[in-house]
Amino acid sequence: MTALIPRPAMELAPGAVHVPGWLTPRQQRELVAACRAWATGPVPIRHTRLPHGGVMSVQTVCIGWHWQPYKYTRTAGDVNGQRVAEFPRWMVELGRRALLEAYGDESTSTRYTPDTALINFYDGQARLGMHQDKDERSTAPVVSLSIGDTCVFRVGNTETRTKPYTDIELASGDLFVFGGPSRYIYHGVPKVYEGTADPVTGLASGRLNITMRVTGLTDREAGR
Ligand SMILES: O=C(O)CCC(=O)C(=O)O
Ligand SMILES: [Fe+2]
Repeated sequence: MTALIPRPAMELAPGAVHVPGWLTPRQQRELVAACRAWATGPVPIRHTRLPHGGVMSVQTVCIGWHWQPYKYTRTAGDVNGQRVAEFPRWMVELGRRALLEAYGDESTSTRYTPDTALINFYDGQARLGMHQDKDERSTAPVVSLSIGDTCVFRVGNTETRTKPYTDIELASGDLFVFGGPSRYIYHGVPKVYEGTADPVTGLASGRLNITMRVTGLTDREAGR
């Protein structure tokens, strides 16, 4: 888990910051344990079905709000109809510390209050195509945490899902934040390097990614 070659924190574009090795091994283990519990219910982890019949290769479970293409609801109508697990206070605090680390701005980070997280699990074959995170009504940053196998993370531009883009590697413990002018960048995961995870995280294989977001929704507006 300790990088032999140090990887410095890097701003890839204004507001898009990669902080390698941000999570401690202990935090990674705790996140794996929490995600493993959420994966079992109240809404079990599943391959999300797309409106035109496709199925995502990534498996996803949500907390706080349930995402299904292309909206957020409290209950998982496309899975088992149950209300998703609460977004825990400790994860709000983790999101704030992540934002402070990435941007160094105390007042932005103390106001940051994520209310949903998409928890993605990738086996060695799973991929995520280029997309924007744009189903949130808020423009607040997205905080992304990676655990387990290293992947290629494609950081694109805000205009098209094609070039120009930059491929970076996200390894276990890495933080990536995209906000400000980079909030609506296209991004994706074209490859997972199977078997690169250190089992000390509790994840024997595969890659776990957690993206915290601010939906900007209230129960009343969402109609439930
Ligand atoms: O797995 C990742 O690093 C990115 C996940 C992502 O882009 C998403 O869930 O919207
Ligand atoms: Fe995304």
